[in-house]
Amino acid sequence: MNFIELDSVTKTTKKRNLLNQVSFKIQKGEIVTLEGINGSGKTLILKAILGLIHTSGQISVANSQVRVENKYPIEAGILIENPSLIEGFNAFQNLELLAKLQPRIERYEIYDLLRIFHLDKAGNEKVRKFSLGMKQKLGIAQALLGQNELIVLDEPTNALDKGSIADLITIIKEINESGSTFIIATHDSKFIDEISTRRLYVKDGEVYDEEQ
Ligand SMILES: Nc1ncnc2c1ncn2[C@@H]1O[C@H](COP(=O)(O)OP(=O)(O)OP(=O)(O)O)[C@@H](O)[C@H]1O
Repeated sequence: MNFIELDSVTKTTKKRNLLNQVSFKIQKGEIVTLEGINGSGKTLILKAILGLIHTSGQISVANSQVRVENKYPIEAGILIENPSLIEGFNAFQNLELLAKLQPRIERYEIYDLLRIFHLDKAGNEKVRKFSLGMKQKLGIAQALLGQNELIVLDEPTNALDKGSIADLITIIKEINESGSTFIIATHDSKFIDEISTRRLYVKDGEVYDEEQ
């Protein structure tokens, strides 16, 4: 059974096709990367899978049809575009707030993530004082918190130094081994080489599978 399935997904504006007959399948436990230049359609595909934009065609996740009108069929960890952070909170408080919405998340998970991304060193510092890279790492930590069945990351290596990217690769692999499926949009080819179990290429709103 396919975990995620897109069939002829198309998004058009009056002027042009942004997504053109996009079809692919993802199995549980894969780390799928969507690779393509700026403006190729990667973010739109992620948004379509999450039911955040209207498209034509069919999308299913965990056997349920994805529609903007419906509640999303499963819980997902999401980082798309800029992280949604509360600037007046510190790193711990931002993660704690998210944890309150998902009661199964335990406090130690928050401490683990802060330590992995070296955000524990920021102590009580408010997010408004964070560097771009620190904000990005906290946004990633939000998406990873709770080890959801599906984790969707858009350009996660943006603003990260080499060491942080290595930490990110380690933690993604660990969480993947415990069962989460990842879909990651990125143009970082070194990161793709290290992380992906399958590569999809996005060009002008069309998707090409490396296996075909
Ligand atoms: N709401 C919208 N209305 C009209 N055009 C849009 C909309 N959202 C995105 N686009 C266009 O669709 C194309 C694909 O955008 P998308 O954000 O998916 O690109 P991307 O591959 O994620 O690029 P990047 O790497 O720069 O984030 C772009 O040309 C963009 O301008």
